[in-house]
Amino acid sequence: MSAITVRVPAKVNLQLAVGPLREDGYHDLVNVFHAVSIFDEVTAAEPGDVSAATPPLTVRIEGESAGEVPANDDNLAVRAARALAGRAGRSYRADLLIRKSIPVAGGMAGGSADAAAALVACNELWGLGLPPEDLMEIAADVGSDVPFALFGGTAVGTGRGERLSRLETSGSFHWVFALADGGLSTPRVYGECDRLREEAGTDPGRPVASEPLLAALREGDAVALGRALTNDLQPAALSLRPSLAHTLHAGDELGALGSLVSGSGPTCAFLAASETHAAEIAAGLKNAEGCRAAVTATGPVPGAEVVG
Ligand SMILES: C[C@@](CO)(OP(=O)(O)O)[C@H](O)COP(=O)(O)OP(=O)(O)OC[C@H]1O[C@@H](n2ccc(N)nc2=O)[C@H](O)[C@@H]1O
Ligand SMILES: Nc1ncnc2c1ncn2[C@@H]1O[C@H](COP(=O)(O)OP(=O)(O)O)[C@@H](O)[C@H]1O
Repeated sequence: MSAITVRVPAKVNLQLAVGPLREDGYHDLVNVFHAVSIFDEVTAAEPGDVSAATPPLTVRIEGESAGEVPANDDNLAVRAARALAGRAGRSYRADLLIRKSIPVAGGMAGGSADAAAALVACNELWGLGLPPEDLMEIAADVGSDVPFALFGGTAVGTGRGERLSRLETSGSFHWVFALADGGLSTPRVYGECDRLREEAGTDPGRPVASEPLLAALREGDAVALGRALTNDLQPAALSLRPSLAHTLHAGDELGALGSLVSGSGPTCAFLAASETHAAEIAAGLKNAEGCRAAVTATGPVPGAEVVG
């Protein structure tokens, strides 16, 4: 096989409970991940040019936001492929092509998704046959959110977010995502969260999973899920990007069952009662302050999978 294409979903965090800053610079989390139907595609191909001057791993990016993504060794897909080759103990070659639809630096883990897709694609292209457990381990070294992009569905992540347990859910949920102009840096948002807590003198304590949220997912109860959505990074994202408050308010006015900033933002997520309701909210959000575009999606969907 000379080229493998993998499709990989974006995520929204249904609960993001953030503990105190750890000594290693990370935070302990209870991170309820939910994979949604906005997909990137990563193709890993045997390189045409194998001269010594060509780097073993190359990357090209296509899509509206291609210019915002590094097309060099810093790309998370390249980093993941390099980590995989390192695990296999030799140098491998591949040309990676990323077709981006997931907003960049939008709190929807697009870079992590591409990393997960590159692991699956290169494992296949290079005939390594590594089992999912090994890919999960390599994924966690590349970034805290990468294992979930392999896993998909709905899952709770503890530790940095990399230790996953699958969650039971019923049916499908309808979402609207309000995309913003420009991104927010994840480390900066965590830093702002720490700063706001210090300023207010609050001790976050140990993060705990929300029982009402888990019950709503099990029962497929969208109304209860809408009420249970929480994100401890939201005050920090709003502090860095105050216009998001207008976006969230606009979604509430349009009758969303729940609204929150997705992860570190600035994308805002709105839960709708049905596909039609989602289309109505998306249409209404198009003129909201802080909203560049609104897209609908459903979740949960599977994690990274080979499509061609
Ligand atoms: C906030 C979340 C929510 O799912 O994602 P995004 O919304 O950005 O996509 C994640 O925690 C982001 O995960 P990911 O983007 O993989 O982070 P990493 O590369 O592992 O870490 C980047 C930086 O984020 C901070 N970080 C990350 C995870 C964590 N549990 N605590 C942290 O403090 C650290 O400053 C770290 O240096
Ligand atoms: N394949 C990639 N896709 C998107 N961003 C990438 C990729 N590789 C590296 N990056 C860098 O990672 C940063 C975070 O991107 P992304 O994962 O899209 O956001 P978030 O962490 O908010 O979910 C971007 O600013 C970009 O510079």
